[in-house]
Amino acid sequence: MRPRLALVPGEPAGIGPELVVRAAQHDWEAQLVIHGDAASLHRAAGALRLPIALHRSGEMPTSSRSLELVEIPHPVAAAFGQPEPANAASVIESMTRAAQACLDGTCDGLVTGPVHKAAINQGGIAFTGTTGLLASLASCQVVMMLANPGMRVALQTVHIPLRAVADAITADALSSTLRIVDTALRHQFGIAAPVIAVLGLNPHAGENGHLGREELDIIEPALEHMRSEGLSLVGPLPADTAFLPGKLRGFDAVLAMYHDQGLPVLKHADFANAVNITLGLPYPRVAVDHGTALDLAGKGVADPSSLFAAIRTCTQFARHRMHA
Ligand SMILES: NC(=O)C1=CN([C@@H]2O[C@H](COP(=O)(O)OP(=O)(O)OC[C@H]3O[C@@H](n4cnc5c(N)ncnc54)[C@H](O)[C@@H]3O)[C@@H](O)[C@H]2O)C=CC1
Ligand SMILES: NCC(=O)COP(=O)(O)O
Repeated sequence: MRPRLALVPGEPAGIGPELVVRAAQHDWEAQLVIHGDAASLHRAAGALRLPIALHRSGEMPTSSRSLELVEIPHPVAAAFGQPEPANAASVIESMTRAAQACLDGTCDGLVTGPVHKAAINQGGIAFTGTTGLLASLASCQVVMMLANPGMRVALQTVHIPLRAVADAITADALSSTLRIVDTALRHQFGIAAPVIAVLGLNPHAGENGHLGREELDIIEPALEHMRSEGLSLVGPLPADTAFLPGKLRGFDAVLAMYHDQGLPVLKHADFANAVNITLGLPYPRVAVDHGTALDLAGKGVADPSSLFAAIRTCTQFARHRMHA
């Protein structure tokens, strides 16, 4: 049986709707169930001069490529490149309804397009990212991991100010993250004995305490504790050399201490084919690695590779879970 994946286009003024239109031109090994606004999809299809056929859940499809739609209309038709804060609530509702479909088993996995965090906050909804929203809807702890064909990078802290990062790195937080990453590598990715590299926080991983003490006081003791639980951990490693190709080959994942310690490396290496995976949820969620690209919206030049990789990766995870 083909898994049913809830697919959310995301911010209507960005490239999300047109990437969904591009996805609609292909056959997939999953059934895509769009949770979003029909008008933005038709408008994106018009801009790209591509067809899109949609049918509401329960209706008969009119063509073999017609996609099922759970309609969540946006109140304002935002111009390409100009997010409307008035659409914040419907953007969040589309994510929430899709997540609920995965929680109640109507869908087997979730694929999301990019959302504009500032527009959502301007719309009066405090929001630091979809990952946090999904964690709170599922009442569980999660970890953000980005992956491309060459590397997997998990994040210890995500969307917080750099000033707050050091205080957020605690032994408990590290242990929880490492358990989630190790479990996901084993059960979601099928790696029997995963090796996780853990980066230090400070330059040169603290240089024996002379450039910062977080490695000695917090990270090393936490790694020792997790090794005693059976995890295979390397580190804390100096971040500047941990991604050298010869080193990276020995790791199944790298845990970075903060967003911009790990993601620039991964996005530089292969932006097009990277995806954002939420580990720890009771269902698979895979998102594009890029943002709303407001500068490209409606022009037909945005690269759909990350969305396609997200659909393929989520299909794989959903299949694996259905068989398990
Ligand atoms: N998955 C998500 O929901 C994500 C959302 N964002 C949000 O997106 C908004 C804009 O973020 P930015 O930092 O500007 O990052 P961005 O990824 O939207 O854009 C960065 C650069 O990459 C280009 N780009 C992005 N996607 C592309 C694609 N598919 N094909 C070709 N070029 C592409 C853009 O044109 C721009 O030059 C922010 O609100 C941010 O929070 C950012 C990353 C992920
Ligand atoms: N940098 C990743 C990003 O912004 C996407 O976050 P989320 O909305 O998937 O939590």
